[in-house]
Amino acid sequence: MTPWIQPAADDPFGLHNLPLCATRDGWVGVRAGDLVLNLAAAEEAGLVDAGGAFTGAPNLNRFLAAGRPTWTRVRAQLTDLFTGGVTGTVEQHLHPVDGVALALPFEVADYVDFYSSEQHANNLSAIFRPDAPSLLPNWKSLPIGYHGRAGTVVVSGTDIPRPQGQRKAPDEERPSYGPSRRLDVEAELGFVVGAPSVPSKGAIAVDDFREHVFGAVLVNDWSARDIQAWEYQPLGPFLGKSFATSVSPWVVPLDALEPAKVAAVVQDPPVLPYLAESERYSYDIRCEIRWNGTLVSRPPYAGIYWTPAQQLAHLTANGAWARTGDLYASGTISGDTPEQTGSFIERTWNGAQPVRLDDGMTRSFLLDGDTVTISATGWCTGGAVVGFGEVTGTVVTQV
Ligand SMILES: O=C(O)/C=C/C(=O)CC(=O)CC(=O)O
Ligand SMILES: [Ca+2]
Ligand SMILES: [Mg+2]
Repeated sequence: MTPWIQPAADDPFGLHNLPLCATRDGWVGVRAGDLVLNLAAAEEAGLVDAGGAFTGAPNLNRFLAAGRPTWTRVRAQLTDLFTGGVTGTVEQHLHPVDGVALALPFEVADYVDFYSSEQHANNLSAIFRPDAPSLLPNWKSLPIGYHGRAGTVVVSGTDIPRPQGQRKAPDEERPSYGPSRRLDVEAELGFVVGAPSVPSKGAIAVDDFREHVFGAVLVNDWSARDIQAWEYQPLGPFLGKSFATSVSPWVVPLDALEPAKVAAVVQDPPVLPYLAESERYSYDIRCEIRWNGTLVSRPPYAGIYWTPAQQLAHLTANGAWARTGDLYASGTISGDTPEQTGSFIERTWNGAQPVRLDDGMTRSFLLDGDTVTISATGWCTGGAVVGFGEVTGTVVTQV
C-alpha cells in the first residue's frame, strides 16, 4: 500500500514529529508534512481512538489530561494511519496547513516562567545590577522562577499592544505613567503539563517529568524593561511581563524530541536529592530570532542549566499540585555570544550596541509596527530535524 502521506526525510514536520494544534474552527488536529488531520473527525470516523478526548474538543486539554498511556497509544495509531495506505475516509479529514486558522492549542491553567540560562542570568545581572555579584547565591541551588499571568498567554500571530506603565529612568527624579519605551522579547521554550498531580501527594518526582509533561511550545515572554526595572524589587516581575506572552500553535510531543536529547551541563555544586535526576539530559533545540525579517540571533537551548524535569520537580516541591494546561517556560535562552542571546536588551547591551536590520534601520528596543518571529528546530541524532514552527507577533500602538 502507498502511504497516503510521504513527507521528505528532511521535513521538520515529518511523521517523526506529529505536533498537535487547535483551530479557530473548533477542532483539534495533528500535522503531518504540509497537511493537518482533523482529529475530532478522525475519532468520530473510528480512525483514531483517544477515548473521546478529540471528539468535540475545542482544544487539547482533554487529550493532555488523558496521560502518558493514551499519548503513547494515539501516537502509534497515528503513525499506523499515516503509513498504512490511502483511504478516502482519511483524505476527507485532511487540510492544507496554510488554510487552517490556528488557535491557542490549550487553555492555560497556571503559567510559570523560570530563569535557567546561566548566560542570560549573568547578562541581565551585569545590565540591571552592575555592582552586585553576577549570580545571586541561590541561583545554583534552585531554579529561580515566578508565577506569571495565564490569562494573557496568546497564540502566535496575535498583535501585541505596547504596554503602558509606571517607569522611572535612573536620571529621572519622579516616575511617570505612559507607554513603555523599552519593549523587548524573550525567546523561551515552554513545557505543557498534561497529566495533573494528586493534590494530597504534592511534589512531582524529578524522574516523573515524562509522566506529566506532554510536550513543548515556543514562547515569547514580551518584557517592558523600563516598567520591570522600576517595579521588580523586592517581589520580582509583575506588570512588566504580564501584558502578553505569545506561544507557538504547535505542541511538539516529548516523544518527538527523544532523539534530540543531549547531555545537560554538569551542575556544580551538586543539587539537593529532590532535584537529582537519574538520567540528566537537555534537548538540542536551536532557535532563531528575526526582527522585521532580519535574523539577529540564534539562541541554543541545549546548554540550559536547569532542565524541565528539575523545573517541574521544583515548582511542585512545596506541595503545590500541577494541573492540566499548566505552562512553564525555560527562561530566556542565551548562549555565549551576543549573536546567541534570547533578548534584545542583551543583544544590544541595553541599547548601547544597536543592531542593523536588512532595511538599513537600526534598533535597540521595539518600535510600534515591528514584528518579531522566533522559530526553532530540534536536531536529532541521525540527522532528522523536529520543527516547532514559529511564534510571531507585531507591536501595535495601544489605543
Ligand atoms: O535578572 C533580572 O532582574 C531579570 C530577569 C528577566 O527579566 C528574565 C526573566 O523573565 C526570566 C527569564 O526569562 O529568564
Ligand atoms: Ca522570561
Ligand atoms: Mg509574559
